[in-house]
Amino acid sequence: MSTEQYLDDVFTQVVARNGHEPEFHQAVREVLDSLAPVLDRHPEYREAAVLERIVEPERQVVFRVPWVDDEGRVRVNRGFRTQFSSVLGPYKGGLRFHPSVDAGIVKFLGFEQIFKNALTGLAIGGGKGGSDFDPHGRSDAEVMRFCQSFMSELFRHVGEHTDVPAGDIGVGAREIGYLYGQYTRLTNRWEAGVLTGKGLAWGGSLARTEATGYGAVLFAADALAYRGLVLDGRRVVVSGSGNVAVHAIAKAQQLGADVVACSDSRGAVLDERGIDVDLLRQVREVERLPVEVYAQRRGAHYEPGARPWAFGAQVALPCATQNELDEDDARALLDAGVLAVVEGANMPTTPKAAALLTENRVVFAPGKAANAGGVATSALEMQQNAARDSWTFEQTEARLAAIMHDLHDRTLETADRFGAPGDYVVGANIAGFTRVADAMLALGVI
Ligand SMILES: NC(=O)C1=CN([C@@H]2O[C@H](COP(=O)(O)OP(=O)(O)OC[C@H]3O[C@@H](n4cnc5c(N)ncnc54)[C@H](O)[C@@H]3O)[C@@H](O)[C@H]2O)C=CC1
Ligand SMILES: O=C(O)CCC(=O)C(=O)O
Repeated sequence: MSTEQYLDDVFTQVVARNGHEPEFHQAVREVLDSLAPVLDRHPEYREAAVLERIVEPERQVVFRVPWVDDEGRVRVNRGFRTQFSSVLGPYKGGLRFHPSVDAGIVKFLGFEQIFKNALTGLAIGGGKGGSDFDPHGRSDAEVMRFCQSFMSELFRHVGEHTDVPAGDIGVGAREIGYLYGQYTRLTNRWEAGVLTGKGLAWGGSLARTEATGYGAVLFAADALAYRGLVLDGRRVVVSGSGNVAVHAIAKAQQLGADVVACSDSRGAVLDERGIDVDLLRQVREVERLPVEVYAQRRGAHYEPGARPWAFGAQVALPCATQNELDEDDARALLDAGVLAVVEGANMPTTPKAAALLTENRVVFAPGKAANAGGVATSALEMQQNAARDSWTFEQTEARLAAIMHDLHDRTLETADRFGAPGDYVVGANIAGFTRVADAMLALGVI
């Protein structure tokens, strides 16, 4: 069977075994599409059924999460943890609390996480979890009761040497605090390394909050530099206004870019004077209000139901959610002369949009490479916890920058070596895959 037929066969099996999980199919297809040259060069991967094994999670846990709302009503949500691959280290990846979360979403995120974590060069396996619980509009007490119930099951499956969750959409410092509190209560252990993204007073790392957004912008700067371009003075639009978006905006501004847009699930803001990060954080993080309120207070333009891509940009940073930049959005960006699309979110660009951008020679950096700074800094948090140490902001940021530069260069070098110069998708997929595949060969059939 030819390599292409074999890859199609693996994909057909994935679809047959994981029906109704379109995001997982999409994530698998994107990786498989890069792998023909590496399988041709390394027949041992196919002989050891590395691909057939890698698309199957090592373990999936689905559980009931009952909790009581402020009116005394019993609510029931569903919890998930997908432990995908532990050949490089303990399972590592965030928890997402959002009504759209289901087994397929968690599986796509966990699958991406395997290769992303491998790309960091650190000792972390891949996993992801979450719940269809929606924290929006819930009181702190309700969020606490939900998190306590969620951890009352999850604690059996995690641990500093087993599986180390962190935040993602809908899970920030508040939720990690409640989850960690319940973990210490149930286990009677101070085991800070079981979760990352913790508060600074109780085992967190400086620069972890900033790391994903900062890392994505450092990647963008390196990718532009590779083409002889700079970020300084560029018009940038960002989607989202959460953890990743806010810190991407701040770092892009530090590097001299004009960031003029951000958004949330209800609409987009165009602020030609440049996004005021302090105001945005006040509105979104402190008051937990929509971006429309930012626009009102700032006197900026707000478009309900819109995404920011139509505002035009030289650099676009999707930092909200999956499949939020489609073919029409890509066309609008091309018309406006976009130079680079760098993914702060996980799989925010649809396959057709990514293909269109690449055909038009736009720099396209996939999330598994560009947003790896977050999980890499989580691994640095684990290192600090293991040593009962805490590093300065500058020390941690310098490690993050070194990891991102190295990741950027290795991705490019791999793409080059496999006949796809400048293609970050091919480079990231092959470099991530080969590190995991080599470990799988060494560890035997497990
Ligand atoms: N927090 C982290 O360290 C990392 C996060 N990511 C990814 O980055 C993205 C954003 O995550 P965070 O900033 O942590 O979450 P967050 O909860 O802090 O912010 C999410 C943002 O996305 C917006 N959003 C959510 N669903 C949307 C929709 N359907 N349409 C438009 N906007 C929507 C929200 O309004 C919010 O502004 C996600 O794709 C996540 O998987 C990737 C790597 C690490
Ligand atoms: O910091 C972590 O462990 C997870 C970050 C994450 O969820 C991601 O990289 O998508």
